[in-house]
Amino acid sequence: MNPKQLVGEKATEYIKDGMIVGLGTGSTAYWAIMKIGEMVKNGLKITGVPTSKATEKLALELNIPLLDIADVMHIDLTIDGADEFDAYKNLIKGGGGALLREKIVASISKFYVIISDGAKRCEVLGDYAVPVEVTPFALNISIDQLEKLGCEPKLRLAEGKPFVTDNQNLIVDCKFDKIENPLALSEKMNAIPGVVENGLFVNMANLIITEDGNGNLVVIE
Ligand SMILES: O=C[C@H](O)[C@H](O)[C@H](O)COP(=O)(O)O
Repeated sequence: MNPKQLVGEKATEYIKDGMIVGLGTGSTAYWAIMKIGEMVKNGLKITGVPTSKATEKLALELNIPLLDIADVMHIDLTIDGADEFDAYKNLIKGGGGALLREKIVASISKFYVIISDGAKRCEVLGDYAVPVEVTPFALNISIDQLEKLGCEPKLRLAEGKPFVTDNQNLIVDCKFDKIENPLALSEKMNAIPGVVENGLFVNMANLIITEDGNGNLVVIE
């Protein structure tokens, strides 16, 4: 079994009948959602809350009943991927541009499970550029201010044009060296007018389900 499928399917074991379940975005969350679709087909009663339009589309194809994020105040369990994580469950997310909805969903989740192949594990965050969602109006100001925090900011492009998020914003990928204090950096980035949210997820994950590269699951609690 491929590592993403292994961790994705394992996470679905935490789902119980009647739960409201946050559905993450990306190629790892895909496997959890596929499994949830199968479980729903076999009688599981849950309601999903998608973290992106892409996930919403997939969940609808699988007949998973959905609630709009605007109508939810509380989520029992969310399963989502990550782009980088450390032993303290600090994360970088947003490689697929879904970080804003993902962070909102995570913030109201009672239990937040991250699924990731072992290759994304690091000692200290920073190999992956931190995605930052910015309002188009303040793009240049945001880039300038982000650079002053010590990173190399780059506007994300897709097919030669600025990548536009589900919320009609833009993404600036900020490459730092080692991020020794992700909480402080996250606060500094979000204090910049024009920054909507950043991809550092600190003190949010309850559990990381990963693997050792040889097909064995590893759980970080
Ligand atoms: O915006 C995208 C999300 O944060 C994803 O969960 C993250 O990029 C990991 O995606 P993948 O599982 O495809 O590596």
